[in-house]
Amino acid sequence: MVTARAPATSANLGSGFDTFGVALSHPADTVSVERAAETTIRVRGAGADFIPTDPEKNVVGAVAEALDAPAHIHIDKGVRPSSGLGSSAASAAAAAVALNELYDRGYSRHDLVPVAAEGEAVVSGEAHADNVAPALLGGFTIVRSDDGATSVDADLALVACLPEVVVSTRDARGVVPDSVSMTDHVETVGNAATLTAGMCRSDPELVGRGLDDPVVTPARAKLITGYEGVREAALAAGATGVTVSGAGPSVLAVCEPGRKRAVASAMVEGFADAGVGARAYQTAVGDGATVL
Ligand SMILES: Nc1ncnc2c1ncn2[C@@H]1O[C@H](COP(=O)(O)OP(=O)(O)O)[C@@H](O)[C@H]1O
Ligand SMILES: N[C@@H](CCOP(=O)(O)O)C(=O)O
Repeated sequence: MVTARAPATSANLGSGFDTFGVALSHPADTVSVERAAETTIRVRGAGADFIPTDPEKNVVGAVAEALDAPAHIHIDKGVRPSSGLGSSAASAAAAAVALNELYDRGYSRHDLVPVAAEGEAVVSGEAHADNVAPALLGGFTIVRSDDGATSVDADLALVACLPEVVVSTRDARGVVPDSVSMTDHVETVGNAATLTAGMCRSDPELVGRGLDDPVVTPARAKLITGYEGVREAALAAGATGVTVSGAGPSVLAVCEPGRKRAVASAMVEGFADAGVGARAYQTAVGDGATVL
């Protein structure tokens, strides 16, 4: 048996829709695999009751198919599904690493990015790699459709606040505008470049400014009850920037390390003021998938 751990991730980071992502130090999924004639799947942990065990519908089944690596696959969910924290990607990345090891395929983590993205296609309809890239490579990642992923190490404190509501990635992709104005394009490029510089310098002020986004985030914020209040509360508690994590409903804040607890409490209270229960992960930019 081989077991691998892959982290939760926060994709888009405001200005980098379908492009930017960060690995989180926690939470994470673990996936254990044993050789088998045909793939079977068992799931336990966060949201297990809402995750299919049919290999045709679970992301790890698509990964096993892509690697021609049938296995008995046991998923221990640490990342709640439909959370905006890369739940499906965490399973896909952990399965890819574990099956690569089990069958001694010899693929690099970069080689496994498109493999794990095939898993994402099962649940969201598109093989977007902006969650699986940081889940596999760690750090801050930039993906482009034709030349893989670039990873940058960053030392940055983060708070991910997960409300007790569900927003599916597939639904949230449906509210993304089809086009942008030149004004919004120029602002987005400026924000994305600022965020990237901030990640390279591990500078929470620059990253915070780079989270601003005039295009996708406003459309998706409408799907998250209490978002504006939570954002204002986080900024008042010392966050340097706030955005929707992935497709939501989680809300991501960047801050100085010493402000994580205050920002986390403020975000939970912000959701409570809107009548929504929530929990906050005091986390940070983390490493990618590992064999345990
Ligand atoms: N191994 C898996 N882990 C989590 N979700 C999975 C998995 N396999 C399939 N799914 C399905 O994917 C959806 C969750 O994925 P997604 O909406 O992308 O959540 P998140 O925003 O947390 O990534 C759910 O409908 C779930 O049933
Ligand atoms: N770029 C994707 C990212 C989805 O992230 P998830 O954590 O919600 O799965 C999108 O915004 O649709």
